[in-house]
Amino acid sequence: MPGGVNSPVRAFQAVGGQPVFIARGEGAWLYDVDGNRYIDYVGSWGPLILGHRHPEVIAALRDCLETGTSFGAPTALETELAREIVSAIPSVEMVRLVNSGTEATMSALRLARGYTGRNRIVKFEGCYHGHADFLLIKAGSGALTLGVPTSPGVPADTAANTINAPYNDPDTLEQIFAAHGQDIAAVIVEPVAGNMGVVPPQEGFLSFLREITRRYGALLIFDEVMTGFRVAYGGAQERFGINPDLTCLGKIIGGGLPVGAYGGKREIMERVAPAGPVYQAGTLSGNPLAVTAGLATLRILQHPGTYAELERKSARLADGLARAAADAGVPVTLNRVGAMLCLFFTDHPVTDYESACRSNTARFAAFFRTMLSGGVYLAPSQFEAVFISLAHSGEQIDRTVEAAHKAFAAAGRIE
Ligand SMILES: N[C@H](C=O)CCC(=O)O
Repeated sequence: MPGGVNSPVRAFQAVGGQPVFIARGEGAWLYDVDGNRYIDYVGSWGPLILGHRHPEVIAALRDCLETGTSFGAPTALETELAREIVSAIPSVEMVRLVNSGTEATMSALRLARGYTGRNRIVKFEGCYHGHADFLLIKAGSGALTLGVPTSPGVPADTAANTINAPYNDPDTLEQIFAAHGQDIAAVIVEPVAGNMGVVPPQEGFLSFLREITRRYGALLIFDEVMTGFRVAYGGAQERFGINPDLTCLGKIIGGGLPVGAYGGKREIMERVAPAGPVYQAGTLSGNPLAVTAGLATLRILQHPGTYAELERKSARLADGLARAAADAGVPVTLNRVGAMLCLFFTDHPVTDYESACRSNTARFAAFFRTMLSGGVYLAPSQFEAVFISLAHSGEQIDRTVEAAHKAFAAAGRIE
């Protein structure tokens, strides 16, 4: 396997050393093949908002397994998940299930182009929307971590239709629309950028996106693969009160199994085949096991008080980390939205790709390694989020903060 991994972010290239090989997970604990255990803040890169092996998810999966693994034909289960998504996500009236976040964004953009008859799209520097050719340009996540934000293999004429804009910068976007507005099919955005670390939208940024796309007849697409059912049950669009035209989902709606979805206004979604001419398909789409794990997860998230609890746990962790950094005299900027947060090793505010890239990555690497040896498993990259789950206990959070005291001291020894 290239680099020994099946997705680049799993390699420890940016932090040094070899990846940990995982044997199993339980709640917020991860166990490696050597018998070490870690408090897990990766949560399989976001889906495991309930922690590992939640008993209700496992029981539902066991029952489902008895019925078969895949049918390639409609099932009641996928209809149930579709209904759940439509009732939860404010702007979604119809939805199509796919197998990953990449498929969701790729398909939503094809639909936007098919619907508007325009070719160009706008994305934001440092946002990551999966690995489709036309989205791997100035991208975040592993591409940014490994120093290939614009990947070789993306044809120049494909890249020419993607316009990159700085995140949180309405003026530049206004100029882009003034120059190319009639050719722009869609603006795609992570409403909370979670792939260049965590970068929240500044006051008014999302409403500006809503307004300018309407003004020019382009579609607004929220990539809520990470934020959907995480920063609120109805995602960032519920939290910030902005309705996009199309929404992409993944991660939590599959409860740890491979899934994705895109949805939005009925008038637009009815252009998707076979209702309309925009083609998109998938042998395993709506897979019963993935849908079952997703539904079981969403049912638990619906319990009253869930998001308040996530907020409390996340605030406890964020406050503890900020205190530990201050005690060690290490300047950090901590960004948090709900149950996702990020530490940048800089004393400047981080509001976009440029400012995220000013974080001291050598300090992060020292911090990461000390946390790992202290029993805390973080994403091995400065540019990924820390995900808090309902399974994290107060005691585990306090232990994490204790480990962070040592880790900040180690980071502080690096220039
Ligand atoms: N940040 C990425 C997706 O959200 C991490 C997952 C991956 O690339 O494997």
